[in-house]
Amino acid sequence: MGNSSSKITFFQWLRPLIESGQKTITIRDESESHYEPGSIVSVHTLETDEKFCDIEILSVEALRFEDINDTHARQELLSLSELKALLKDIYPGEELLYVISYRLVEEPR
Ligand SMILES: CC(=O)Nc1ccn([C@H]2C[C@H](O)[C@@H](CO)O2)c(=O)n1
Repeated sequence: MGNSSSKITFFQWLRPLIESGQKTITIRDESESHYEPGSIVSVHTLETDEKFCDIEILSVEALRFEDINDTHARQELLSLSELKALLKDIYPGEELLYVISYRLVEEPR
């Protein structure tokens, strides 16, 4: 717990929303359900592998695709239809996903 040995990637276009602390969840498949609550994870862009911040994992919970709702969409800063379309595109046919809640770790000034 609490180490920074793990890493997560996000699409480059999401970077401003994550490093400003506005986006507070991500929904992933089982291959990314291993993050431990309390751990600090290094955040990189998927496209260039550039590190741009750290996050603290708050929780990882199973979520059926059919149970994705407006609260998830709000936390993702997307509309519900945009979020569902995006997830269908990334994880076609996947019924069971995982919602990873996190908070931005602020850099000391
Ligand atoms: C490899 C991979 O799947 N990478 C992903 C998956 C998801 N995201 C973002 C897109 C949405 O905002 C949420 C919901 O999954 O997470 C991502 O940036 N990279």
